[in-house]
Amino acid sequence: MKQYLDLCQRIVDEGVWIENERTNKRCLTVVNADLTFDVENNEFPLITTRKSFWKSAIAELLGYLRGYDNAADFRALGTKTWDMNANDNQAWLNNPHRKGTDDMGRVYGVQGRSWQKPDGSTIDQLRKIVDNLSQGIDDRGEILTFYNPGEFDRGCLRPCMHTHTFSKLGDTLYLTSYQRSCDVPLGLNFNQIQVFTLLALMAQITGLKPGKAYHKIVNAHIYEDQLELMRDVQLKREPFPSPKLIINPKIKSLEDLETWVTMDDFEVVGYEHHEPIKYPFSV
Ligand SMILES: Nc1nc(=O)c2c([nH]1)NC[C@@H]1CN(c3ccc(C(=O)N[C@@H](CCC(=O)O)C(=O)O)cc3)CN21
Ligand SMILES: O=c1ccn([C@H]2C[C@H](O)[C@@H](COP(=O)(O)O)O2)c(=O)[nH]1
Repeated sequence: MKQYLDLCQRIVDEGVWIENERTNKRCLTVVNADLTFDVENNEFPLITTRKSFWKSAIAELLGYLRGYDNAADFRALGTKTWDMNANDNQAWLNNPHRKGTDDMGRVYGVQGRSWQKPDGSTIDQLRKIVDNLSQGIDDRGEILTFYNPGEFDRGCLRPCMHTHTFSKLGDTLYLTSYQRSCDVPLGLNFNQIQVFTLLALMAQITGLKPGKAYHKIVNAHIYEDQLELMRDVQLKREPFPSPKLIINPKIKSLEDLETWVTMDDFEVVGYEHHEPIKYPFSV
């Protein structure tokens, strides 16, 4: 939690105002932030200085792992986070590749599970990583990347957290996740949950022990309409200790994640938090 608050404070103290053309808003911005999460000791990085809707964040992650391309599928899992980008973004609504209501196009998990090759066949990046790690193999290229510049015009948003690299040292699994752009009040609250949970889940289904998860952020920003709430409300609050994340131990394979897993298979214990804060969302 301290890492998160330090980053927020750093943006408030040292951030530079940058005009963002896509959203037509200014963002107070810093470059380069490194966060580390202790998955081995289950220090779940849940924000405590406001109520965090953590199930929504895990639902989003599960949707990516399943390769979803539709906001309705995300809603069925328990999160509305893609509704606005799929249905309220004029540039995407005008895009001839959009297949109708709720379509997100070839974003995130679509690239992760069915990266299109020039010959028409597809690559399942996640399947390869799970198979390798389960057999004790780390080929130093256990990389899940959603970043496909050749298909940006076929998706509603370029991926923000775009690449996850897994590393195996002995029987311990590590994760390094890269994020190009980070809405610190809203997005990071979710993204750090996702980095932590991704390592915990991948270790569980490959039979490895989770170690540390490293989260590397490039452009970290606070939108102009979020600043007051962050500076004068959230940053004035004292954090509580980290809660623990409990994952159903019956989840043992990628097929389990693809088929029967729901948000009921995740539980958080010891979550003490302050009142919710409703931050404005920029489409
Ligand atoms: N501007 C922007 N910020 C983001 O963080 C973001 C995007 N766009 N577009 C794509 C995804 C969607 N994400 C989202 C979208 C909405 C919330 C949100 O509204 N969170 C609220 C309530 C969540 C709930 O009730 O489930 C929050 O208080 O955290 C968070 C992340 C993260 N990403
Ligand atoms: O997982 C996510 C997804 C999105 N965001 C934020 C970061 C930016 O504020 C916007 C995306 O806008 P771009 O113009 O494409 O950078 O969404 C996030 O923090 N986390």
